[in-house]
Amino acid sequence: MLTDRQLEIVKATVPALQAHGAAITRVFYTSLFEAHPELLNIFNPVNQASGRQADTLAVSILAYAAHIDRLEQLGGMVGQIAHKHVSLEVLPEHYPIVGQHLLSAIAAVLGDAATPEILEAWGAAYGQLADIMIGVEGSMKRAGAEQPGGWAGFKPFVVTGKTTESQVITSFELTPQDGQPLPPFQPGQYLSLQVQVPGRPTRQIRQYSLTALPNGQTYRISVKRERAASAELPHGLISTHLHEELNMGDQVLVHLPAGEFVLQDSNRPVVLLSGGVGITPMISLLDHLVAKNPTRPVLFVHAALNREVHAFHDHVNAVTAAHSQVQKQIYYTEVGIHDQLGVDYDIAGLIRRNTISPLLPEGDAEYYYCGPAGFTHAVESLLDDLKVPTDRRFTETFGPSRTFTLLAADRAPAQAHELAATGR
Ligand SMILES: NC(=O)C1=CN([C@@H]2O[C@H](COP(=O)(O)OP(=O)(O)OC[C@H]3O[C@@H](n4cnc5c(N)ncnc54)[C@H](O)[C@@H]3O)[C@@H](O)[C@H]2O)C=CC1
Repeated sequence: MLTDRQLEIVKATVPALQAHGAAITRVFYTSLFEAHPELLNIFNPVNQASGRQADTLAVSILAYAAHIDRLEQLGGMVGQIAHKHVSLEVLPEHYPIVGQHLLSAIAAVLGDAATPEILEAWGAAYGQLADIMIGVEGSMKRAGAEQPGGWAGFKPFVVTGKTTESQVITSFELTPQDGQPLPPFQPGQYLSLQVQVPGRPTRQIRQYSLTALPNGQTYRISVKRERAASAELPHGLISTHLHEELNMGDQVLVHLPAGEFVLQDSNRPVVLLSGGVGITPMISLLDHLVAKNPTRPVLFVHAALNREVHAFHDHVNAVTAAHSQVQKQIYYTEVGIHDQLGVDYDIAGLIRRNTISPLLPEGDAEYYYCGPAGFTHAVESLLDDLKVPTDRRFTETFGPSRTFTLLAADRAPAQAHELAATGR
């Protein structure tokens, strides 16, 4: 428990961390991985090299410090991080290691400004956050392992299907090697795979959206083959390995499904907006909606470069044709010479208010969106224009989230119960 003085100190140091937060976390990761190279396996090296992981930690720490006297408002952030941590097998014993390196990094970057009293206050604050996270993650792990068909950690699965969805996206059907029935999951969630690429020192863990509904026997994920941006940024190492080397009959290690990008329990109309590979979680959401809520209007909007990279084209057409509750609108930005307007796509160009507006369902629709950063920003300004309140917007970020700054009071009330329930 922090003293009042420590609470004051932590809040007062937010501006200093704001100024130096990214530098602190960069120093932190460097010293952490020097001392504990084994922890590299749970971090995507691309996110390390690009600084994205460091930025995410900095944003999370700042959000935490800013809310230190109103922790119930951090429920959304805690839930998102806990899902990621559980699926990455972050363990309670990792927290003191991280705490030690974080405090040393704060001391190193802030220099004399980091007095013993400040460091002690941050030590206490970090300890409190660690206790919250360990509590939430522990209950999630227990619930996962104890459910029928559940398991702890990673379990061997076999590839029983491999389907090309587009020039860049491939689906893998995975069946548990032990033949046990599989627990259900919520549409919109993802699976973690642990993969050993030959020649690399550690196994790597990656998350991929589930793209078929729960059936008790198999899971299906869909993976975009990422391209290397440069030799220093080994982007696409795992996805290329999966596309090229993971074949029928091969084994892969799989963690229980996780993730909080799931449908709200409501009957509101739904707008699903995806860009590129952001279509993957939308496929499960769409399939679930038509199977379970036949009266709920759904608008499916997808933006792709062109037909060659447009995954699930036929599937979405078939669902739209079979269910009058669904309307769709497809945007292509780099229309191919064989692409047909009205057949393959509806609009050439980027998603825009005047083109989407005529199709928007009446009433207080919920908006679910996922896509590359530019797409996400475009959708967010569209939703701002349409005055859609934040409690009807839901998004998924692949990789470390940059959205924690959005968490605050207006996004978190429902999830605050989660935090309260952990008895922090
Ligand atoms: N939520 C997330 O974190 C997601 C991240 N990504 C990342 O983004 C990268 C690119 O994904 P791809 O599937 O190759 O997408 P892409 O580059 O093929 O773009 C798909 C579509 O998104 C739209 N879009 C892109 N930039 C836009 C902008 N500035 N304004 C408005 N619309 C825009 C365009 O309509 C484009 O056709 C991936 O490598 C992936 O790592 C992709 C999807 C989801």
